[in-house]
Amino acid sequence: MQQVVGAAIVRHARVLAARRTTPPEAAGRWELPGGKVEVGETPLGAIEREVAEELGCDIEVTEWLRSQSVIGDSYVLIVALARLSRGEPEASEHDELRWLSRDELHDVDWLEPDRPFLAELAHHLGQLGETAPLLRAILFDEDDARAVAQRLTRDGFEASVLREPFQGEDDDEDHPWAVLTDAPELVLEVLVDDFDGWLDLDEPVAAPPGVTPVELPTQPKRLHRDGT
Ligand SMILES: Nc1nc2c([nH]c(=O)n2[C@H]2C[C@H](O)[C@@H](COP(=O)(O)OP(=O)(O)OP(=O)(O)O)O2)c(=O)[nH]1
Repeated sequence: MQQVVGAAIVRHARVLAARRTTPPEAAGRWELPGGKVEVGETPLGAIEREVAEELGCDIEVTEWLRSQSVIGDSYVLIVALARLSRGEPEASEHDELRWLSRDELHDVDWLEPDRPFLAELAHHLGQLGETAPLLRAILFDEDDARAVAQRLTRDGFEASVLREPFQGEDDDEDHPWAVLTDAPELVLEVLVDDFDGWLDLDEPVAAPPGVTPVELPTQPKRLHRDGT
């Protein structure tokens, strides 16, 4: 049997699902990005290649899920857990991408062969959700936000930059930048001090990056480490 590899790309305790456009019987249904392992290729090589081709980004595979699933008569699907190592996924062959939390895993119409992986994925996302609450640092400058995110990822944390509209504002001129990360508060506190930003501690982060605008404080809340 020929192998098909799928990538369960996880960020902030959410997994990336992609909606197929072909063939007609699979169009509109959801899968993990990936494809067939070619002759002379390893599953790892194949998944890195397919993700780069389909999403324009690079991944780092952290482990392979234990389940396997048969596709028709001649293929078997295996799935790699992975995280992004370069770039932001952009659909070129799919018509929609979604970052699904553990609770949303069953909200999309997965291709049949993907369903056996959902329990294992849910378990993995659940563990991440418990150990990695997300914090949000707010910065007024894009370069600062990117520098903060870069330092965090260099130190092994997940971090993504997003533009945060203030509620009710149309004009995006003055929107601040947010860095969403699983780094501990102390680490982030030092960084926002360095870059003249602040930590948004009021709201738990429930939304995936870029999907739902969040309400932000109108005044910077500075943290004073000396307790003043
Ligand atoms: N990529 C991917 N394919 C899946 C998944 N689940 C599933 O049943 N499949 C099926 C759909 C296809 O019949 C087959 C993989 O085909 P593909 O079209 O993605 O592979 P490919 O990129 O190598 O395509 P091609 O060059 O052969 O056209 O496996 C999944 O999660 N990801």
